Amino acid sequence: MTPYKAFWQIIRYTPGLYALNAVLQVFRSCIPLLPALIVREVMDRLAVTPGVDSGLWVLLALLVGVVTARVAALLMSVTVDATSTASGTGLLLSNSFSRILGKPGAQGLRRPLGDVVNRLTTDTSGVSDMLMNSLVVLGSASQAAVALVVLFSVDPLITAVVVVPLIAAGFLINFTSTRIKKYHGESRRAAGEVSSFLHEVFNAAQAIQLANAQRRVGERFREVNDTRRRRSMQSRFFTTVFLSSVWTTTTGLGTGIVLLMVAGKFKDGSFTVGDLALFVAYLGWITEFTALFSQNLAAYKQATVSLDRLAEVLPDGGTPADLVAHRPIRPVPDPVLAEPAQGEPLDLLTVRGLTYQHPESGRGIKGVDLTVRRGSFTVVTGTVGGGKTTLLRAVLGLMPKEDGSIRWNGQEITDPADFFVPPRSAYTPQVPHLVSETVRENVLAGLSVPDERLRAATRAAVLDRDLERLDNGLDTLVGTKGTKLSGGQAQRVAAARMFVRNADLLVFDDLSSALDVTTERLLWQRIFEAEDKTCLVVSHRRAALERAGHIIVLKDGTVAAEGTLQDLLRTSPELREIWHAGEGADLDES
Ligand SMILES: Nc1ncnc2c1ncn2[C@@H]1O[C@H](COP(=O)(O)OP(=O)(O)OP(=O)(O)O)[C@@H](O)[C@H]1O
Repeated sequence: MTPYKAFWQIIRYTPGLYALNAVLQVFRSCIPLLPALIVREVMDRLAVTPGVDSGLWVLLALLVGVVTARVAALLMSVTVDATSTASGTGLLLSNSFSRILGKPGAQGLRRPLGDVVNRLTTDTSGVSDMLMNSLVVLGSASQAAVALVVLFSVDPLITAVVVVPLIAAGFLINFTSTRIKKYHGESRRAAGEVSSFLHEVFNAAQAIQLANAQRRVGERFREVNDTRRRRSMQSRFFTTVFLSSVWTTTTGLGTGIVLLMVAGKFKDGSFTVGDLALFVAYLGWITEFTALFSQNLAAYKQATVSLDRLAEVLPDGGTPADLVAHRPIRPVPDPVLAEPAQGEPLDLLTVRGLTYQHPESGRGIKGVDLTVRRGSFTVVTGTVGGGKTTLLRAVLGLMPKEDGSIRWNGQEITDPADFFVPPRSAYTPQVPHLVSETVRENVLAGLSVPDERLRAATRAAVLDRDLERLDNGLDTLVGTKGTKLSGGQAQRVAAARMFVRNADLLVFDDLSSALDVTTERLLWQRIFEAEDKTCLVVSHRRAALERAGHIIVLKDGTVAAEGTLQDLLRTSPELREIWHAGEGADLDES
C-alpha cells in the first residue's frame, strides 16, 4: 500500500470529522479576505473624503462582524481538530497494540521496548498531525486562490510577476524533499536509540551500580544523546530554518516587486492606496500558503517515514496496510466486577511431544511429555538451562509451540495463550512484574473482589506479616517496579495476585528462589489448606520436592527422568545432585 493510500484510509476512518474540519478550515481561512477588501474601501474613501461618515461606520461594523465570525469558526475547528487527530492516532495505536499483544508473551516486540514506546508515541502523532495540518493547507489554498483572483482583477501584470518567485520557491522545496525524508528518518532513529538506552539503564540500575559502571554509562548516554542532537538539528534545519527562510525571502521579494511596479501607477491614479494595502495583505496570504504547503510537503515525507517505522514494530513483518485497517476503538474496560464464567474444571492436563526452540539460540525443549492430574503437585526440576521455564511458557502459550499437543480433559487446546487464563489457570513468572502502584493494586490488577478474598490471597502468599510491618499495609506504594520491596516480598505479591484469581491450575516458576526455607514451607502448606488446588511448579528446593507427587527432571530440553522423589533419588543422578545441593541451602538458612 502506498503511503498516500494509507493516509487516505485514515481519513476514511472518520470521514465526517475530516469533512467538517475541511469546511471549517476553508471558511476560517477565506473570511479574513473580507477585512482586507473592507480596509481597501475605507482607505479609498478616506483618500477622497477625510472624516468619518455613516458609510464608514457601516464598514467598521462589518469588520467587527467578520472578525467575530472568524473567531467562532476557529474555536469550532480546534474542537473538531482535536477529535479527529485523536481518532487517527487511536486507529494506528489500536492496530499496533492488537498485533503486538496478539503474539504470545514478549514475542510481540521486534525492537527494544524504549524504541517501541518512542515510535508508538511520536510517530503516531507525526502521522495524524500531518493529516490535520493538510486541512490547514487546504484552507490556506482556497484563501490564496481567492486572493489571486481578486489581485488579478486589480492588476493582472503585477499579480503575474509576484507569483513567479512563489512558484520557484515551491519547486526548490520540492527538490529538497528527499533530503527532508532522509534527515527525518535519521533523527527519529537517533531519538529511538536514546529511549532504548534509557530504558535499559533504568532496568539495569542495580547491575550498573554493582559493576561501578556509572561513568561508562554516562559517557555512552552522552554519545547517543549527542548523535540525537546532531540529527535532530539537521532535520530541524531543513524543515524549519530552510523552509521559513525561503518563504520570508519570497514575501519580501514579492512586496519589493509590487512597490517598484506601482510607483509610476500611483501618479496616474490607476493604482490607489487601497489597492496597495490589498496587495500587501493578500501577498502575505499567498506566500503563507506557499510556506504551509512546503512545510506540509516536508511533514508528508516525514509521515511516510513514521508509517514505515510503525510498521517495523509490528510482529511477523507488518505493513502500513495493517496499521490503517479499520477497526472499532474500544475504551479501556472497567475493572472486572465479575469473573468470567468458569470453564470445564481441570481433571487432567496432558502435554505430548511439546517442542519449542528459541530462534536466537536454537535451544529450548524437545518432545516433552507431561501429565498433571487434579489436586496434584507436580515439580519440574533439572539442570541449569535445562528448559524448565521454556516448558511452562510453551504450555501456557507464552511461546508458540513448534510441535506437540496440549489437552485439557482430553480436549485439544489450539490457542493456549487464550485458554490458560484465570479462572482456568494463573501463573507467577520467575521475575515478578510489579507496577509502580500500591500493594493492593498490584495484587488486584484490575479485579474487584471482597476484602476477605483479598486478605485470604495475601495470607496464602505469606504476605500477612509483611503487610503489618509496611507503613500503609495494602496501600503502601511499592516504588518503581516494586523496588521498595525485598525480592521475596515482590515474589509473594505476585503470588497473591495469582491466588486472588481463584484459578484451578496454579503455575509457579521458581517462586521460592527469593524465599527463605521457613517462608517457602509455610507457603506450600497454606496452598494445600485450600482444597482441590492443582500445582505445576518449577523448583529445585527440598520444600517443594518433598511435597511433589510427581517430579520431572529436564536436561538439555528433554525429560531425563520422572517419577516420585524416592524413585528418582535411586535412579536419577541429576536429581540426587539437586537434592544434595538443597541440603546445603536448607542448612545455611536454618
Ligand atoms: N529468550 C531466549 N533466547 C534464546 N535462548 C533462550 C532464551 N531463553 C532461554 N534460552 C535458552 O534455552 C534454554 C532453556 O532455557 P530455560 O530458561 O527454559 O531454562 P531453565 O531450565 O528454566 O533455566 P534456569 O535454571 O536458569 O532457570 C537455555 O539454554 C537458554 O539459554
